[in-house]
Amino acid sequence: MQGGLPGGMGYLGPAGTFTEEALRRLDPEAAATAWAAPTVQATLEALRAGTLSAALVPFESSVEGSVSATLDELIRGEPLVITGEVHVEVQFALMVRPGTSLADVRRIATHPMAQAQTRDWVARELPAAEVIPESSTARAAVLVAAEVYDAAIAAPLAAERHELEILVDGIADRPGAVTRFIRLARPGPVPAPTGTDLTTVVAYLRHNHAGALLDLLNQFAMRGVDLVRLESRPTGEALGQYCFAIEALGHLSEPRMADALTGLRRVCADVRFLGSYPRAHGSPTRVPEVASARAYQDAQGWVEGLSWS
Ligand SMILES: O=C(O)C(=O)Cc1ccccc1
Repeated sequence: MQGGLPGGMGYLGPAGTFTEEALRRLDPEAAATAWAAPTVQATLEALRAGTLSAALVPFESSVEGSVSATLDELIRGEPLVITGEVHVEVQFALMVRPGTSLADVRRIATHPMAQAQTRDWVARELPAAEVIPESSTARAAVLVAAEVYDAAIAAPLAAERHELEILVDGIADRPGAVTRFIRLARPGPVPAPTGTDLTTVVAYLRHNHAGALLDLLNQFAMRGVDLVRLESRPTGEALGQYCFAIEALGHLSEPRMADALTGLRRVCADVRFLGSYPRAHGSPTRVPEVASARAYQDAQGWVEGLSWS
């Protein structure tokens, strides 16, 4: 496989993507030999096939929301689990082949997430330009170097890697946007709890009835588990059929989380566990006293001490 070691790490490439930048922060050693995959799908296919042991892909942005290519792969494909995350404050630059001026820029290539976050700048500064989506920002840079497009919107790192010149830097409509990247693996041992963990699942409701979503949410609320993200996605089976990606503060090893997931499994037609892993940021999760491991242990001891016939 191009570059990269079989059995190693893969990421959304080519060289110079924001994902590469994220991998350098998460695991600099793995980044040095990692495989730069052409698309998110190709990365996850290689992981599922066993060619890679782990993969890093973009998951969501503070401005654009979910990366549906990644979420849908996790919902619909062979099961994979999240084992870690990293947040990167991204910075977009407009880059060209040396010698191209702003007035020459007609066709700009970039990744849809970067397109969404620079839309106002492009409309204001290059109103006649066409923006073409590519599988990554660095792929767009490669295609500029190959003279397919006039310019790319990508990370400054991509200009360095592909010998382009930065015409304008810092072109994001909202500075300070953060992108979240996730490390994926095939299902296996869950990373040990750290006290600052996140658990991700996908839930499929049993049937649509009044309060079905409330039943689902209640499983977490009544066990003192804080939800930080809820996202509906089409199941792909029929119009109007959705599943829910849920992210909650806490780890599978905590009784309140295990209890919430047990309840969730009871009220849902299916639940896919997508992992418990350390959060990139945030303070240790505060657990209400009534939902603490100690409270669970005491209550369980009490029930076990009751006799019945
Ligand atoms: O295309 C890339 O460079 C990626 O890593 C995906 C992406 C695109 C835009 C913002 C953050 C991540």
